[in-house]
Amino acid sequence: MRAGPEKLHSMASSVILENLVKTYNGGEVLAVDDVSFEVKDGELFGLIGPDGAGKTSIFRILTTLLLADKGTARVAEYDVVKDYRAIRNCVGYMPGRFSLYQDLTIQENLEFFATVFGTTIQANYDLIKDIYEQIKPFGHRRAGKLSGGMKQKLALCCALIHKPRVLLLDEPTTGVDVVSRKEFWDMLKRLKQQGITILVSTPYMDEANRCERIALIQKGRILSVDTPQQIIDAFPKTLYAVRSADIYRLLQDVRQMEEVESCYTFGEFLHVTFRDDRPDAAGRLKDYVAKKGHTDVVAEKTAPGIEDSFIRLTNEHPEIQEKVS
Ligand SMILES: Nc1ncnc2c1ncn2[C@@H]1O[C@H](COP(=O)(O)OP(=O)(O)OP(=O)(O)O)[C@@H](O)[C@H]1O
Repeated sequence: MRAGPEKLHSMASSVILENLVKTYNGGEVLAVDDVSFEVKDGELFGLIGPDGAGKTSIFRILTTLLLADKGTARVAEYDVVKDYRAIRNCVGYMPGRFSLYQDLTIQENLEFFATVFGTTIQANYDLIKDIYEQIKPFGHRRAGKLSGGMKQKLALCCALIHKPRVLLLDEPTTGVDVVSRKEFWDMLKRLKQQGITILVSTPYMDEANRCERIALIQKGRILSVDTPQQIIDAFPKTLYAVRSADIYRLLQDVRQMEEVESCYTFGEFLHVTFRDDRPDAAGRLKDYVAKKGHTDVVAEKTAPGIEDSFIRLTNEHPEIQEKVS
């Protein structure tokens, strides 16, 4: 019989995934496709990808709620299969879909989660204080009657109530207003400063810069793991932003230009790269679209962002392309 959970020593990573595979429907749906990455102790790490990329499946494996088909994962030095009880005690989990008891008040929800973990609100008050004080004035309001931002703060308090070493937050900012999203990331920064390791997922590419390192995920595959800046710096081409009065026709026209390598809509602009980086590309692009009868044309160099890197990396993986089509 095992004496207790097996601790692995001298590791500098709080979360380790090795070649994880998860399928559904008897292997028909490949949700997590050979995923490996590590979250270092004390790191604020983002798992970034669109709906259906496999983020929730990964979180459910890490929180011991789902078994992987293949591969291994360790959280806070414990194996997710063998040591599931130990993991549940040292991990704080905020699932994507709202997990609070809607009919209980703020106070009751917190007390409930504290009791489940054999602790009290007072015992860990220092950790939740900053966040709790923002929702405390509404302490007697039922969770179901709170705004998205307040629900999110309460869910974070509940995930923190047992002083976890590792926080696993699955899309905590989805469907939350811009101000609350910003406040939430500020809270995560403060929790990181208190030594908590945080793995957070988001479909919002603009939140990548809030993380120290990120993994970009698409169709179950990891496209890249690095700091947001290094991922952006690895963008290999000069990027141009172009627009005209008729953006839809512009997209079709620019895509037909022979030298164009990639062209996709990006807000009110198209983002364009060329097969060869030539210094006169912006001028040539302007001339080309003017000849096609476009008016109010703007064409200029622009700095790539995480989303541009994401699109490029997706296009560079033919196996993902096949699955998309
Ligand atoms: N229980 C299930 N049965 C069948 N397919 C599933 C199941 N759960 C997830 N999937 C599929 O697995 C893939 C990955 O889903 P997953 O929920 O892990 O991704 P996600 O990135 O969290 O996206 P979302 O934000 O939409 O939940 C998707 O194609 C999804 O439809």
